[in-house]
Amino acid sequence: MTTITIGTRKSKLAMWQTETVARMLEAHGLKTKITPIETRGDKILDRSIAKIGSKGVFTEELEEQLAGGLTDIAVHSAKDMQSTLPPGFELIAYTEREKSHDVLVSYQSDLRLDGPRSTIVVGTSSVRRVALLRHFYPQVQTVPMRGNLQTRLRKLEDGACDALILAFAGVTRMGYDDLIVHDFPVEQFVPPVGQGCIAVEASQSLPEDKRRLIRACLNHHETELVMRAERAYLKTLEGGCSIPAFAHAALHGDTISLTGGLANLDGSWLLCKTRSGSTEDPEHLGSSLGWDILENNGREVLAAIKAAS
Ligand SMILES: NCc1[nH]cc(CCC(=O)O)c1CC(=O)O
Repeated sequence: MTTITIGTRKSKLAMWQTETVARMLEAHGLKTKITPIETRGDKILDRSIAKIGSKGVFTEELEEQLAGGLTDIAVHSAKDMQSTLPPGFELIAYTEREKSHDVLVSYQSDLRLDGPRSTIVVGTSSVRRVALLRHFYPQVQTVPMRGNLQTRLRKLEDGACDALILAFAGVTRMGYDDLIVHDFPVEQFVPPVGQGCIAVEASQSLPEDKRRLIRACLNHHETELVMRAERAYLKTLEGGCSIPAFAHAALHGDTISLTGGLANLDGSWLLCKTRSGSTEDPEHLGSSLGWDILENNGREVLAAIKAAS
């Protein structure tokens, strides 16, 4: 019987996602073996990801395992993946996407972003979430907050802030739906590329028959189309999670609608556009939106962000 060996980060969310993938493979009669490891992104918790300053902080160690043949696949949150993978690696499957919006989570069930209290303090270390909050909710204050979901919720409980902004996908997978006090609409508070989606990475040296088998068990075609459009957008901006870029694609028949844009760090400038394109060429749709944003001040804004960090 064929065994698929799977690399993953150790966090509870990463393990939940990896076990979901393992169950799907097993449902098709395959055996699985999971080897969890800690990545640099998990170990360094006192700095924002943007400040750790290297690409692939959550993925490098998993890629070493793939390259060495220790694992067949690595399971990731698609949003943690760089827009351009290191040479020799590829994303071979995406599982069906969970809802991709951000939520506000708090132990104060009556907390409102636009409520009577003049200032509430929101914990997040995401440059995108900070910029969007500054832009749409200027009265809200933010404090840096890193660590896995459980760590952040403990800090919230200890009173480090009034609320956290998190991906709905992670919140629901970890069973914290009861703490959600606000759902941010994707049309306005646009999620980052890939949010809510599990991506499966492999080395290009993985034998073709195994690759095909894994894809047949795991890949969700519609999710793959929207992910290709979103990731092409991010690639055109040459971006990762250290820039306040965002994009969300949805499928309508054989048309993909892609909403995406960019903000500066303090949210005083924000550009967001929507374009549609054929499912025949999701990359073209993503890159044409990217060029549109770059040519409308995006290039200057990106240069200023890089100079500041
Ligand atoms: N940055 C960490 C991370 N990577 C993926 C998720 C959530 C799950 C997903 O987006 O698929 C989270 C937590 C969060 O941002 O709230």
